[in-house]
Formats: sequence, C-alpha cells, structure tokens
Amino acid sequence: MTNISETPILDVQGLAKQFRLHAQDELVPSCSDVNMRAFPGQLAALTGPTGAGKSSVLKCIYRTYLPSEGSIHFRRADGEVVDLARISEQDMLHLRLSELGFVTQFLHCVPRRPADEVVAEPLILRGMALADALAQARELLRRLNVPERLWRLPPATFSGGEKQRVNLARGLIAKPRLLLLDEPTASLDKNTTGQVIELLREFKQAGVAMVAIFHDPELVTALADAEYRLAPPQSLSHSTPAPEALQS
Ligand SMILES: Nc1ncnc2c1ncn2[C@@H]1O[C@H](COP(=O)(O)OP(=O)(O)OP(=O)(O)O)[C@@H](O)[C@H]1O
Repeated sequence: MTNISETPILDVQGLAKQFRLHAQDELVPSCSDVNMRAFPGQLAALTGPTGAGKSSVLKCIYRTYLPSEGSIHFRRADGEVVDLARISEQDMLHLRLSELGFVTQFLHCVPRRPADEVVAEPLILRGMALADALAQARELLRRLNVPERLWRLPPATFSGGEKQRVNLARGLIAKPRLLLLDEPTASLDKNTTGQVIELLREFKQAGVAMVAIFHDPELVTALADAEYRLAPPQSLSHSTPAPEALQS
C-alpha cells in the first residue's frame, strides 16, 4: 500500500523564470534549476540569500509568473496530476479557488469591505452561507489577535501588523490542500507569531502541504520538514548576439 505521505502533492523539476527587459534587450533570471517537492502534512521551507528567487518560485507555482522552463506537477484532490506550468488559465483559476492558497506580506482587497467579509470571501466563493462564513472568519480573527472593534471596519487604514493578520486569516480560512506562504509573519509581534506557528502546526496535522519563505530562521526550525536552499540564478548573456559573435 502506498503511504500517502510518500506521494508528493507538488513536484517541481528544473524550474526557471527569466524576464526580458526590452529597454536593455536583456534577459534577467529570477530563479533557475529549482527542484523541490511538497508532501501532505509537511512544510517545505525555501531559503537562500536575498534575490535567490524564493518569491519567484512561489509566484510560478501560483502562476502569478508563467515559468520559462521546467515542470510543476500538482496532484489534484481527484488524484489527477497536472502541470501548473502548462494548464489553462481557467483551470488555474479553478484550482486557486478550490485547492491552492497564497499568503503574501501584502493585503490586496476591495476597498470599503469590512475585515470579516474580506476574510470570509474565499468560503463564500466556495458556496458557504454568509452567516457561517462570517462566523468562521471572526473565529480566526480572534485567534490571530485582531481586536473585535476592527472586524466591521475596512482594513485599508489598519496598521501593517493588523493588515497582515487579516491577510493571513483570509489565506488560511479555506484550508487549501497546498498553501504557499511568503514571509507571512514579517510584521507580526512575538505573541501573534506564536499563534501563527500553532495554526500552521494544526494545518500540518490536518494534512495541508505547505511551501513557505520565512524571514526568521527560528520559524524554519519550528515548522519545516524539509529545507530547499536556493542559490542566486546565474545572470544570462544578452539575448541578441554581439556583432563579433555573429561574424564568427
Ligand atoms: N517581475 C519581475 N521583473 C523583473 N525582475 C524580477 C521580477 N521579479 C523578480 N525579479 C528579479 O528576480 C530576482 C529574484 O527575486 P525574488 O523576489 O524572487 O527573490 P527572493 O529570493 O524572494 O528575494 P528576497 O529574499 O529579497 O525577497 C531579483 O533579482 C529580482 O529583481
């Protein structure tokens, strides 16, 4: 019998992303030759120096960036394996709604919507009744130490740490099968960071697979089951051959 934890939910092979800077006629690499896997109930940490391409890897998995090379095999809930580097935009949007989550450092949301509705939205989009979704959102906001007086206010004027907690709650509420975390505790105090660690441990127990970038090495020690250290990508030569190269 196959042990479920030995079957990866995510298998990234030879992933690379380059950006073409048209003004300079140059290719800028943002990550190269990345190989990593993520398993249900485990957290894989992406580490490495600044500019090594950690955020770019998460953005490629979530298809905010379209990868230039490599494959990103994802095992869906129905057991089928799809390549996130190649599936259609529509299939990707569907997966984002149902199976993938991405918590970044920044909260992007519709203005003038109260915090509890911002958090509840992923559940509402999945068809949950508004009252039930709001109840779960408020429970999560309480756990993440967001003061009750803020729940019915739009987060636009919240402090950085308050916005971060609303953002985390929104990313965590739907318990995606694969959760991507880009420095989710960057502007949180020690107490709230402790709550986040506890929540992420619960997620692991519930079988959620995670790929995370943490600012703080203590979080890697506390939560990671595997660490993938990225080296900065090698810069690429000009996309247009130099005249002397053309002559030879
Ligand atoms: N949209 C983009 N256009 C051009 N270059 C980009 C883009 N996104 C990332 N890069 C470049 O790719 C490289 C890797 O960036 P990335 O943010 O992925 O690194 P990182 O390891 O997450 O860095 P940090 O730890 O500082 O957040 C950087 O040199 C960056 O300038």
